[in-house]
Parts: sequence; structure tokens; C-alpha cells
Amino acid sequence: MALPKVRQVRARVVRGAGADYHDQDRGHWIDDHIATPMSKYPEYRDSRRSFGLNVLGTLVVEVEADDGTVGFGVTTAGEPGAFIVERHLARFVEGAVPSDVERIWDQMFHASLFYGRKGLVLNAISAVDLALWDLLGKLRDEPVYALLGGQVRDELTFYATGARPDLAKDMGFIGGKMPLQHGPAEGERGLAAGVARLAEMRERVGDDFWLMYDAWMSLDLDYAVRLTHAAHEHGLKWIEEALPPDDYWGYAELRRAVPPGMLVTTGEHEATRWGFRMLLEMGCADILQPDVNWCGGITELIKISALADAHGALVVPHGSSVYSYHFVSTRHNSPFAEFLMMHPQASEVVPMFTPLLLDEPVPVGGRLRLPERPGFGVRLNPECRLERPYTHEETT
Ligand SMILES: C[C@H](O)[C@H](O)CC(=O)C(=O)O
Ligand SMILES: [Mg+2]
Repeated sequence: MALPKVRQVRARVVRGAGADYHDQDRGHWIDDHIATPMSKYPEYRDSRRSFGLNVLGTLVVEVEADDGTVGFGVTTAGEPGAFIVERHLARFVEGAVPSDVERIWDQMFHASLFYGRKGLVLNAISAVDLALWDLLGKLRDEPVYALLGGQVRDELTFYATGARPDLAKDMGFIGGKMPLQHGPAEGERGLAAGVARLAEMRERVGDDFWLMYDAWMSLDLDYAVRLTHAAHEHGLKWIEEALPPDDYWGYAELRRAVPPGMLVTTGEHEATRWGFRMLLEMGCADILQPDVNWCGGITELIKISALADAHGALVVPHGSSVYSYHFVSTRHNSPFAEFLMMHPQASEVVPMFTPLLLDEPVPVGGRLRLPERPGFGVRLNPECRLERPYTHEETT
């Protein structure tokens, strides 16, 4: 059956949570004194909003086919991303057959190489790509996981990211990842506080529950090595994003230096098969954590995952809710998934992209069977006010 072509691409933006999940009110655990690369400046230490982590907002890309079917994808690129989609990328999508994801991706990537390669541009490309996969699923009346070759397990299992692994354990998750709160600028006392918090959490959860620390790019190699060795006796399972994403050499060194059995993970701020090739060939991580909303979308994640598999590495994507779940359920080297606790106190399971999406499935008892709805199986909440700051019809 011939598929209808893409008639129109629209890039919309919205503020307040959604795909820009850091865009939360003050007092939310995700903004509460978390170690970052900006923590060396005391005035930016207490809140990530203070240095602009929530400045972009959510970008929603819609692709509408000739028959009126609409697919959509989301990312964090906000208004600058909307400009890139409307004024640049849309030309490679409109008039194309939605199943031509490879050619469309290649054209978007190569046409934006002169200012792209990573970051915002790859966020925007990801949202377009996800919108196409969603559209394709809707046109073929199949979930995205079926388009990807089918599920390799019936249920997903999750670890939870948030401030309260002890509560996550009670909710049935297999582990809990906490944000590290103090980095090198807060000296030995900060390091001791991080170890003490882990020790206290270990007391609460017992020995058989995974505990991890997410350092969100905030450490240096020396600090990371000292932290991991001090954390070893409290059973730290992995140290995540210990170093800035460009320090491939530091990650390789860290992986050699951590205590036996402790894992090094990273990749949520990396993009494309070439970025992940660096991580893999330099031996930077045991688990790669691409974010499908940021790394290039499903079309690129397929390649990243295959490359990782050939290197014996696991891929456990960062956040991204249904966009990750559809992928994870189809891959042998993605044995579990992340669930980001978006409740302000991390004390309840709420949909990760709330309030933007309707029908967003959440784990119950730490497990989830994906619904069989077509595409990614979610809808945009009509109560969210989406703006369309740019159009492109007159400029291409
Ligand atoms: C909790 C982390 O600082 C960040 O907000 C989310 C993240 O990196 C992750 O879920 O992984
Ligand atoms: Mg992380």
C-alpha cells in the first residue's frame, strides 16, 4: 500500500515540564542543590534553574500526512529548535514518504553539519525523526516497537531516578539513582556528605537493591576516583556522567580506576553514532545512556545500539519515557529502562512528561507492558498551550 506523503511540518513550543523535564517549580528535588559543572560558582550552586537549565522549554514537532494523519515527537530544544525545524529541516521532510527515515535523517544531518553535529541541532533532528516514526506507526496501525522488529521481552523493568531510592524500592523498582549533590568545589566535606548520604540510603534499602549516583558532568577525575572508592563499601553500583562529555580520555581512565565491579555509565549528552563510537572505542563506559530525544532519534539510536552490542556494551537510554520504552523493549542489549521520578518529592510515580502527554504509560510495581496503540501510543494534551513561533511556508 502506498503511504501518503508528508504535507506539513509544524514546530511548536510549550513551557512548564513536558520534554524539558528540568522546567519545574522551585523546591522540586530535580533542582535542589545538585552538583553541576556550574557548582564552582557559589551563586549557581543551589539551583540548576539559576544558571538556566530550564531556559529552552519543550519543542513539539508535528508531521502531517496528505490523509490528515499526524505524528509528533518531542525534545527540549524549545524556540531555537523550532526555528531550526521550520526554517531549515522542514524542507527535507515535506513531500517525502514517511517511511524514508534513513534518507530524511541523512539529509537533515548533513545539511546542518556546518552548525550542528550535537546539542540543539541534534535535539531538533531527534524530534523530527520521532515524529516520523510516530506517523509511520499510525499509518501502518502498528506500535513503534513492532516497526523496530518486535519486542524481545513482554515487560519492561525499571530503575528509578530521584531523591528517594528507599521509596522507589517500596514501589517495586530494581534500583534507585540519586543525584550527587556536592562536587569538587565543596571540598572534602562535600565528598564526605555524598558518601554519608549513600551510606544512609543503603541502611534504608538493604543490600539487595541497586544504588547509583548521577554526577551530571560535575566532577574531575581525581574526585571521581576518590568518591567511587569511598562509595564502594556502601555498594554503589555505578557512577554516572562523572566527567564533562568531551573528556573521553578521563572516562577511559576512570573506568580503569574504579573499584572492581563498579560500573561507569555515560552518554546522555552525547549524540550520533560517531559520538558513541568515541565512547566505545576508547573504553569509556560499561553502560551507554543515549537519550533518544537528543541523540538523533530512533533512526540514530538503532545504529548506536548495534555498535554498542558489537562492543559488548549495554544501552540503557536516558529518560525519554515512551520514546525510550518502545526501543528498549526491542533490544537484547537493553535489559532494563530508566524511570525519571517527576513527582516533586519523588514519592509517587507520575508520567514523566506530564502534563504534555496523554495516555503516557508508567511502571506499576516497577514493571510495564507497553500498550499496543499505534505509533508511540501517546497524545498531546489539548490543555497545554502550544505556540508556533515560526513558520516556513514563505521562506523555503
Ligand atoms: C538527576 C540528574 O541530575 C538529571 O536531572 C537527570 C539525569 O541525568 C538522569 O536521569 O540520568
Ligand atoms: Mg544522568
